[in-house]
Amino acid sequence: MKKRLRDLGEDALIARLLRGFPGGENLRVGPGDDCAVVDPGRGLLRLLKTDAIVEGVHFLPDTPAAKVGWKAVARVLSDFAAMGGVPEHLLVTVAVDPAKPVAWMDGLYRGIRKCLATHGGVLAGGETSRLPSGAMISVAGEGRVERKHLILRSGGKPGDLVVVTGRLGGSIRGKHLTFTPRLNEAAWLVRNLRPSAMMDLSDGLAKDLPRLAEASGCGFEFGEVPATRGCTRAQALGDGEDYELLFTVSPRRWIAAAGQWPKDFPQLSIIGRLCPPGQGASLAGGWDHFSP
Ligand SMILES: Nc1ncnc2c1ncn2[C@@H]1O[C@H](COP(=O)(O)OP(=O)(O)O)[C@@H](O)[C@H]1O
Ligand SMILES: Cc1ncc(C[n+]2csc(CCOP(=O)(O)OP(=O)(O)O)c2C)c(N)n1
Ligand SMILES: [Mg+2]
Repeated sequence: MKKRLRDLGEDALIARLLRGFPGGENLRVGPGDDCAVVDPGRGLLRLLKTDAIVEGVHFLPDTPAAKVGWKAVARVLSDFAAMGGVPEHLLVTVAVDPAKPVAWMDGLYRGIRKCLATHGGVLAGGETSRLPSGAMISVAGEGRVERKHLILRSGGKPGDLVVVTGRLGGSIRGKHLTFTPRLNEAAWLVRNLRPSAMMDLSDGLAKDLPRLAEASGCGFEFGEVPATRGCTRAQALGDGEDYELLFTVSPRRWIAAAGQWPKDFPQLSIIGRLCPPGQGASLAGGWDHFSP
């Protein structure tokens, strides 16, 4: 029988697609992290990111269009935050069914404007196409990060604490459309706590914690997870679209700075520890676009 995409799974598919592409001279971080990092040689590092949302997959036909626009942009801003950076310029591509009301597009762009006005970033252009049905919004962006503030998924060390912002699970009840990208929290973290590794949580802790640990060449142990009110532990681990920050930090830095975490930020929770590779726990579940 012909092998289908769903027989492969998302991570294996992407790994297969990426074989045989040489890195560019200035490409410091290629596929595999929340953003690509380009080093222009001096000054600030450049961050590149693209992320898409699709009707029926990330939102529904009756989801208010302004919320769709907010989500499309906020997902990309969340990835800039995960690198310790800030957004600069964004390009928005919309492919949409010509039967959609004009008011739907107006609403979409109201949401896009609101998210950029609230969190920063400038609309620099885009592209528009028809789609046989539904809608797809792709947002690509560039941002910047100071060299000393760049945080990759790969910097964790055995013994580092694993920490998460906010509460996890149940985002389908609404948070997946209205979440705050953790740009302020990330800016504080890179200046004060100096995480060793960081990413944003989009596919669920069950998927994303093993990714961070593997990128860092570590195993992981974990215990209690801060669940959203009314959510089970399984939901907190597997629902996805939390858009919280997952990071690792040395116990020494944690002791020195965690006490100054601003009171108006979402809670910080230690959920585990990195350990040597091949040791510790394993996790299964979370979101996979091509789930086997
Ligand atoms: N079709 C693709 N071609 C090239 N790179 C891809 C493709 N899809 C995903 N990637 C890369 O694989 C990594 C994982 O993608 P994804 O899970 O979408 O990341 P994120 O959760 O940060 O949005 C990213 O670094 C991304 O750049
Ligand atoms: C209609 C609908 N069904 C399901 C979900 C849940 N959902 C959709 S995509 C996704 C995971 C995150 O999306 P992805 O495109 O993998 O984000 P990325 O990892 O690229 O940031 C989840 C939990 C949703 N938000 N809306
Ligand atoms: Mg993505």
